Amino acid sequence: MAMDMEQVAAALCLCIFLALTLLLHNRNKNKQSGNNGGGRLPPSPWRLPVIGNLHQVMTTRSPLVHRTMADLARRLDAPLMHLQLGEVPVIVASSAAAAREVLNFAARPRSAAARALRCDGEGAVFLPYGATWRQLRRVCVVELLGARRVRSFRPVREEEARRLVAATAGEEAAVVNVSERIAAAVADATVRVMVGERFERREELMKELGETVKVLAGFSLDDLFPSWRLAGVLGGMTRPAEANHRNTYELMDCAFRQHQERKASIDSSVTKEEDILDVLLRMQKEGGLEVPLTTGNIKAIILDLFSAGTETSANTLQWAMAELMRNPQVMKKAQAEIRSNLAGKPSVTEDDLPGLYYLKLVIKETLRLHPVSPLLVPRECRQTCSVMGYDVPKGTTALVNVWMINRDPEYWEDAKTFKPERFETCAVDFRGNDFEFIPFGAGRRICPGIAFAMANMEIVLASLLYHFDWELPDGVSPSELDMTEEMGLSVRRKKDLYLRPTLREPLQANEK
Ligand code: HEM
Repeated sequence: MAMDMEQVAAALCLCIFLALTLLLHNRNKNKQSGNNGGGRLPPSPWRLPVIGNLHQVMTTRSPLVHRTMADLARRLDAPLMHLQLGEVPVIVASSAAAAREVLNFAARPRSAAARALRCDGEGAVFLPYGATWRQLRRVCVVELLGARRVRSFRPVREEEARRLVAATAGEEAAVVNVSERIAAAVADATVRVMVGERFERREELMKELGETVKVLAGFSLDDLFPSWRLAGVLGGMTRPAEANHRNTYELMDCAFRQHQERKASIDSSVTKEEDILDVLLRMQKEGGLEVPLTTGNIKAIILDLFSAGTETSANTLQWAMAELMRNPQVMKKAQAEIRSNLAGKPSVTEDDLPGLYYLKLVIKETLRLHPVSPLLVPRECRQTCSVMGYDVPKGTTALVNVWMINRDPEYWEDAKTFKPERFETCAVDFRGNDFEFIPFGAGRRICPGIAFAMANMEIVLASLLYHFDWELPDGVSPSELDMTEEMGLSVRRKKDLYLRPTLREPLQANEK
């Protein structure tokens, strides 16, 4: 979760006068370990009246909130820390033990932007805990993203990976924007499995989803100061969210029309795998659900799966390629495995993937060093409760600093080094049972798209490494490669990755 620096600057200006006036008055309340009227809160850095800890979390020095929160937690030596961000109480878990407890919360806080974006019906990510969430979650886990459904999308993934290779081979000897190519391949594969075949307005959809990311990424002023109407006017996200809602839903209408026209033109005696829209429309028609599935729900689910699935997978792949360029011996080992397993085959297919053991470790190690959701997706405490022996008031937002846990020397030897081999001898996995490694979260709201994401990422990475050798352009040495992060809805590379490919294993003509 990122914080929008412009809004925060506005908030700080607005609050500073009031904060200083109240500072002396409230000084006694701002002790290292706060209290909530009787209960014992987790340790907290000192805070200012009104803005609380905003000035420490959202510094212009580092807009990367997971890093500033990690610094604060380290300074306090607090695996569970309490922060006051404007009017919002927040706890941050920075150890595996604290994460285990915090991830028992199944509710999510709902930002003003999320409410505006999903005013026509709930989707899959931001909906509050309750019967609708339980049902939509079941639909996602069982019907849309389960192993059988993911397997059924195999031809799409293989075809899109081959298209990526063919397009890159066409630019051999040129410097290629690998970030852009990966993002397009993941987006194309995802669009096709969601609404069937290519969507003629994909570019527009991706642009609007980029806007969705902007309005959702971080606390806006109307979330930080919900009781101040002025805050919403100055820096609220509701208006941009409403505009984004109109545009994305118009695009969804168009995608639905295109989908229907295609269905009408297909010979109904030919059986074709269902895409995700087919499944949802069939379920809507069949009825029998505890909470009826509305067309608003269907659009919201598809948009949520896009937002949750494309940027995360594409960013992880970009980090993987960047780490492989920084660690040539790892690249060599991964390529040797793929090339010896495939032994001259014309392209990578999913039958090859189970044998690519080291490639899977490369992806795992990328998820450890570069978790693209470094604070997971916020949870909310619905009832006052006890966490690690502290009292956590109802309505507190809970974050888990996975980025910090994934680099904690208590759990990881040589924690900052990219070393896929570490997983050869340790059974730690990312499926939500080992709390020192939870890039997909854990508990009742763990990411339901793990199988979908892994299938997409493995074939793309294997294809890039099988067909090409890669070089950094302009004499950049591996250690000089810029790895600066930038915060969106997920953490991405600040600078696109440009590389020079050399074709080693050409696609055969009929494979293009
Ligand atoms: C590398 C790829 C991905 C990463 C790192 C990732 C990570 C996450 C994380 C950290 C959460 C929050 C979990 C929690 O609160 O404990 C989440 C939730 C979610 N993810 Fe993913 N994700 C990825 C890919 C996908 C894909 C491909 C899809 C679907 C196509 C997807 C769909 C969802 C949904 C629907 C939720 C919300 C679940 C809920 O609130 O009940 N994700 N993801």
